[in-house]
Amino acid sequence: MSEKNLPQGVSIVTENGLEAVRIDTELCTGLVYRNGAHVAEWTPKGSEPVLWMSGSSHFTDGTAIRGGIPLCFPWFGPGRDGDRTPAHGFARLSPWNLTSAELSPNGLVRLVFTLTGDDVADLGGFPADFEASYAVTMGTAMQLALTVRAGEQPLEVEEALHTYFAVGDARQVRIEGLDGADYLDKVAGDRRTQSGDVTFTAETDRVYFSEATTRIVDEQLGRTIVVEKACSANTVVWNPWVDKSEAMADFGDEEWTGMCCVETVNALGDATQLSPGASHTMSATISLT
Ligand SMILES: O=P(O)(O)OC[C@H]1O[C@@H](O)[C@H](O)[C@@H](O)[C@@H]1O
Repeated sequence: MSEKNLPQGVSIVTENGLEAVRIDTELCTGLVYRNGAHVAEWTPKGSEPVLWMSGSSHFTDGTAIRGGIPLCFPWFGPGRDGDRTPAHGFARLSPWNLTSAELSPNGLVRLVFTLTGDDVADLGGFPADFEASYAVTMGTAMQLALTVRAGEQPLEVEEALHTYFAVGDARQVRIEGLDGADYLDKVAGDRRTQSGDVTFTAETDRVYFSEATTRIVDEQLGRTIVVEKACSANTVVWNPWVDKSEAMADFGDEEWTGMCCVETVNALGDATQLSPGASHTMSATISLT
């Protein structure tokens, strides 16, 4: 898209050496990198940033950005069978195309990014004739909608809006909405059932089998982040804690206290099955109360 077609409040910028779309309206500020269609910032006016970004992130085309919202597709982590690379799929490493940018009369900015097989350097065996489109709508709330359409072959798709939230202290927040949900505990390597709210007391890496709305209650920052989902069968909750943070090159050793991931996901046995020509949309709406 050329600069002259952009609505007021939307501009193409270079940020950390990468091409990005900056949003600055009466309702919010935001930033989306073209690499991975990666939402790195969404801050409603008068609020603290909702998304967390690592001070140690890499910013290189074709490399994952640490923080914000990596878009994981067409597999999650190493995939259902545990043997796929790159981790979390090629979408977060690929150059998405900005195909539409609109400002609505009520002040919402809606950006649409698209990705096809032609944009991907290494498909890792995934069929090339898919089409993915990602609509990011920012105002006082943010809506994210990932649509995938199959070409001539059936597709199996895992997908995640791998959202890193900024919190006052991960050890003090609680996540409501998952009480009673079954989950895969990837740290312990077994299946469990959630009892009460989720809190962080150690490395946490869980795939919840739940479509429910979650609420991150953060008394230190005096706010609650609400994540409402549609067509997402899983919520992944992740905090790397001490040792894993130290082991990651693009994650500061002490940064884990200021973040937690609550991710909108379809993965493992809940991977989306698409017949030829069919499409599917998974979405999340994030707001503050
Ligand atoms: O380091 P990456 O590839 O961005 O992944 C970060 C984490 O992402 C989470 O979603 C996974 O459940 C974790 O297992 C993983 O460690």
